[in-house]
Amino acid sequence: MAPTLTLRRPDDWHLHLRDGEMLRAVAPESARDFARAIIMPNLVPPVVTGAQAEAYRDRIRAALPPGSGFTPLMTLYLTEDTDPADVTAAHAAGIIHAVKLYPAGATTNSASGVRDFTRTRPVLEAMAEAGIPLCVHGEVTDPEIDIFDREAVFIDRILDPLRQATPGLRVVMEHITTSDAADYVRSAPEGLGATITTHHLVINRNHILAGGIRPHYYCLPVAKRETHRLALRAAATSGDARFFLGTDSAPHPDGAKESACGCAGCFTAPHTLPILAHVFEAEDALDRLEGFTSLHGPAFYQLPANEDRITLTRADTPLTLPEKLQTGDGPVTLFDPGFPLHWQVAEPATDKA
Ligand SMILES: NC(=O)N[C@@H](CC(=O)O)C(=O)O
Ligand SMILES: [Zn+2]
Ligand SMILES: [Zn+2]
Repeated sequence: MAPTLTLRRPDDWHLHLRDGEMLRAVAPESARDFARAIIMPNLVPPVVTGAQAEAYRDRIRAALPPGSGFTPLMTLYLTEDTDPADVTAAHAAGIIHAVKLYPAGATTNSASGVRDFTRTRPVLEAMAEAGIPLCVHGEVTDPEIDIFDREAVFIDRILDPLRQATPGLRVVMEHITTSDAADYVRSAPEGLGATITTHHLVINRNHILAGGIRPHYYCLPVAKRETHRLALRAAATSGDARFFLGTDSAPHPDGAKESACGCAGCFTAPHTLPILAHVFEAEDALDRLEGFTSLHGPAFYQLPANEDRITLTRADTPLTLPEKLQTGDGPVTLFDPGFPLHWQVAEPATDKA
């Protein structure tokens, strides 16, 4: 009998679904294995009001396969002009589940993000009061700071002061890439969690730059040196409920990545679970995969864990995946983990309790 692993259906606590043709192509890729996802609001223009989040949610629902039980959990893009009353009303109405902070210029489509953090105080205070989590892209944008240091500097300069100034605000450090971030999350007894992506458990910065420049491994925050990758693997497989899966699956058409100035983002939604099963097996931690993919995230977001299950099986013959997903905006290359995928999801998502 092939080894199998049954998990509560996973959720993705950090996902880019885009819009239009790209949305139609990638939404089914997440809906196949995941029950819910926190949907990033960095569209062009960004999703900044409750009404825009509701309209975007409806476009996502329309892009799902018939009968899909996938639930998009919407977020708002925090700007210096965000109205606290709109945020709390959208949250109370069940339209949004979090607010996303992008330092202006830190990443893809972040031009409308925050420059002057003092201007966000009223919103952050309203969020703390209402229990609305703040999701943070944790990188400083100061050009003086080396790109490999931007996450660690963000913690000291921005995140820790922001948290001290707003007691009770629940914060998710998104897509952490350093041991500094993992240590910082561990230093907080409550109210602080972190998502870890699929790709940051697999690649370090050599994968991007050694032996040729590989644009499909370029994402933000950029992968760091090997010691940091090992720290992320230790955090993800530790069983510590402060760490949970956010794939940060971030599709860009190949033409936008294979360019003199390529976009940041790795596309991992279609095969995240086979990759994670490989990683957790290699760390002798398959028994902790369910916590990472299916239990710790709902606990942080104060939502019930999914009731239905998925089963992974380990086959001798590796999974064959298309190299690219064809979309109406052009092909999108899937993240190549660099090892054969023996684990695969056995049951298609049919009934979601
Ligand atoms: N992670 C990335 O490299 N890219 C994301 C933006 C983000 O999550 O920072 C994108 O929207 O393409
Ligand atoms: Zn980000
Ligand atoms: Zn992202």
